[in-house]
Amino acid sequence: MYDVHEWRHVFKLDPNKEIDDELLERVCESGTDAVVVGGSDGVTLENVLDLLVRVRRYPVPCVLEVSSIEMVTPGFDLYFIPTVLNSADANWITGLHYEAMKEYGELMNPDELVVEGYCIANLDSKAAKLTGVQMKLDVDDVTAYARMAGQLLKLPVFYLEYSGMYGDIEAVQKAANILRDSDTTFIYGGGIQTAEQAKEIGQYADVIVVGNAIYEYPEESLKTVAAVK
Ligand SMILES: CC(C)=CCC/C(C)=C/CC/C(C)=C/CC/C(C)=C/CC/C(C)=C/CC/C(C)=C/CC/C(C)=C/COP(=O)(O)OP(=O)(O)O
Ligand SMILES: O=P(O)(O)OC[C@@H](O)CO
Ligand SMILES: [Mg+2]
Repeated sequence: MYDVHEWRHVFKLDPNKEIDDELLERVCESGTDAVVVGGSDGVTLENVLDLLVRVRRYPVPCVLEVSSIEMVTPGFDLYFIPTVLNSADANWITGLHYEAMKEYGELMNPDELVVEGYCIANLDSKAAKLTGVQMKLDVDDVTAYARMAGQLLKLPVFYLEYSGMYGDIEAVQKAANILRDSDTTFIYGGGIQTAEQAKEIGQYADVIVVGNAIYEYPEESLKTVAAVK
C-alpha cells in the first residue's frame, strides 16, 4: 500500500543507528504501514543503502525521507521531501530543494515524491538545531502552521515534529481539527514509546511515527502498531 493517505503507523529507522537482523525483521513484519529511512545527522549513502537492502527482504513499503541530497538513491518506493515551514533559514524551506531541482530534476519521478510540510515544535531536537528553528511555538502557532499546510499550500502532508519529546496533546488535537476536512494527511512524530501514547496521539493524527523507541524500548515500541490499527 503506497498511499500515505491510507496509513496509520510508520516506523522511522535511523541509518546512523545499529539495528540487528532479528529486531529489523520484527519491525518490518509488525503490520506497520511503512518503514521510513531517515535521520538528521550521520546519514550517508552507505548507511542508507545498507538499510534499504535489509528492509527490502520484506514486503513492507520502504520510504526514504530526504535530509541531504547525498543520501538519495533509487530503489525506494517513495521519497518524502521535508520543507520546514517554521525554519528561519530559507535553505530548509525551498533553498536545498531548488538546488536539487536544478541538479537532479530530470531524474525525478514526481509520482514517487511526497512533500511534507514540517512544523518542528521541539527546540532541543537535532532537527530544530539543524534547520535553524528557534521560536517556541504555542498552540495557536501550531494551528497556524497546520492551516498553512492544509488550507493555503494544500500540501499532501503536514508533519508535526516533536522528535525526541512527547508532544502537546492540545496542539495535536487542534491541528487535527484544522486538517480534518482537507486532503492533507496529518503525521505526528515525537516521543511515542508506549501503546498508550500511540493510542492517545492516534485519536487525532492520521499517522503516527515511532522512531527512537525502536532502539530504546523495542518490545513496547512494537505494541504501538496494534494500538492505532
Ligand atoms: C530516485 C532518484 C535517484 C531520484 C533523483 C531525484 C531527486 C534527487 C529527488 C529529490 C529532490 C528533492 C527536492 C530533494 C530535496 C533536497 C533536500 C536536501 C531538502 C531538504 C530537506 C530538509 C528540509 C531537511 C531538514 C531536516 C529534517 C526535517 C529531517 C527530517 C527529520 C528527522 C529525520 C528527524 C529525526 O532526526 P534524528 O536523527 O532521528 O534525531 P535524534 O537523534 O534526536 O533522534
Ligand atoms: O524518534 P521519535 O522521538 O520517536 O520521533 C520520530 C520522528 O518524528 C523523528 O523524525
Ligand atoms: Mg531519532
